[in-house]
Amino acid sequence: SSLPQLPPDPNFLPFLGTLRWLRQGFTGLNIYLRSVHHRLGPIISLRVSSRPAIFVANGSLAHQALVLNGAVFADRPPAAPTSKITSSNQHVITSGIYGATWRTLRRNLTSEILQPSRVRSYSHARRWVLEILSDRFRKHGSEEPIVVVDHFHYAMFALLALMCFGDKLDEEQIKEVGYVQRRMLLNFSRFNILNLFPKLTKLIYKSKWEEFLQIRREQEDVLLPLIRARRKIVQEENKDYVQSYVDTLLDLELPDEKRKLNENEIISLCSEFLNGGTDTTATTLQWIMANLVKNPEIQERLYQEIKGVAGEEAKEIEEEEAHKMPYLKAVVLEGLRRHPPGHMVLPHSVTEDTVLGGYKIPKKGTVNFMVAEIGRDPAVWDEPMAFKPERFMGEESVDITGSRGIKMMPFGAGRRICPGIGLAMLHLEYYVANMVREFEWKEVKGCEVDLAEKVEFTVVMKHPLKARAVPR
Ligand code: HEM
Repeated sequence: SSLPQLPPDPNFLPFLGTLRWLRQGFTGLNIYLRSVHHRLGPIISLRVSSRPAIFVANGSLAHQALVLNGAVFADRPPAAPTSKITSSNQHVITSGIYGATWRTLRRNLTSEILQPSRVRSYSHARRWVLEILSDRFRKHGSEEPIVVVDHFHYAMFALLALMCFGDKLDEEQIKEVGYVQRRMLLNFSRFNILNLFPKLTKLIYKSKWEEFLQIRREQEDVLLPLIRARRKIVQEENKDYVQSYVDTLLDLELPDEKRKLNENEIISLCSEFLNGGTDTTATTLQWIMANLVKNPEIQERLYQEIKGVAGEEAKEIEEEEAHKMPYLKAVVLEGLRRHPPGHMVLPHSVTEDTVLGGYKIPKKGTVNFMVAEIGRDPAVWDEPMAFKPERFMGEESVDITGSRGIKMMPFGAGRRICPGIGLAMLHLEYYVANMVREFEWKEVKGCEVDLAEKVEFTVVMKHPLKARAVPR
């Protein structure tokens, strides 16, 4: 028998395909890939550079790769030139090579910051941010349309910034951190061109390179003083404070290099923490609220559940109460299925040549898993494009970590699964519940909800939701 071949490639002349989607940008790439999958099946490859890029659009194949053959698929490709700088040479979790350094950094985040009792110690921050949100919405009055996503961005930045730098930040500092982080994020795809034939583009796009480095420097200027201030607090006060992410990084030792992290690496890790949990969650909140505005009967059923659990007079839904609300959970899951903020997980790479779905996956290949396609697969989901939380109300619950099988994977699956999954679910449930408890969200005449998508950093609403918040 012959050795397995690479997955089918739609392009007779591979380079032409690459040029086509470079011209169309990320939105174009998504549409192009979807059409290729329809023609050639759930696993395809594109020759982009010397490394073939493989795309997997099927939950069962994703499960075989990421869960059943997890160790082999847990690596990341080498960082492109711009990410080399933002990741301090892959000394962060998201782009870390599968090995001891990545494991140390990831374990530090999950066991020091994202474990349940530490997450509980930040509940005052969530309540504070909820008050800020409600104040802002109430100030608008029930007639004036609110562009909700701007407020969600601020709210999520505030939460993550407090967890990152400690709970003594004020609103001005939070705004400043939000500004430098968002500037990097929104320019991310513009700078991508610098990663194509880097030696050449560094010359041709000299000013773009300088602009990129300038944005990184501004980020350093804002984050470094916060990191140094924290070092002082840890050294001086020693007990009377809630531990922050930066605190855990100050003492951490890299296992291979046997040294502590330098300041540049700490900046990259903080930046990763802030970005990982803000844009993703704010985007998802917006999609969920859009569907609640578009479907008042779903919003009403949710409100009835909230009232039933918390009581008519409750002023705030406590975090623990959210666990007693199965319909709330179903609404959030349906939001993540129908509108995953990332249409693909971060690129994976394999540690050795391997086989998937009968095709060869070469060691230097990049493997991309198509989250949106998987969650909208008509062979798995009935009416996949409809927003129906009821589908999650049956006896058989969907396992969102995918360990027993993958029907949707908004957080990825396997060894690289999003470590923030618990925190993200908490934020989504807590804010959706409280916003629906306090206000009835209504469509604005002339600005009807439009579910069209646009690729920004995440996949966002092309026409951001504008809605009225009528106090209940
Ligand atoms: C709705 C919210 C979120 C979604 C949909 C989401 C989704 C994802 C996805 C798809 C991945 C890539 C998985 C892979 O490559 O296989 C990922 C990785 C990651 N996420 Fe999240 N995420 C969310 C919130 C968060 C939060 C709140 C944090 C941190 C506080 C976080 C931190 C990370 C980190 C550090 C990684 C890299 C993991 C690794 O490479 O080992 N995310 N996330």
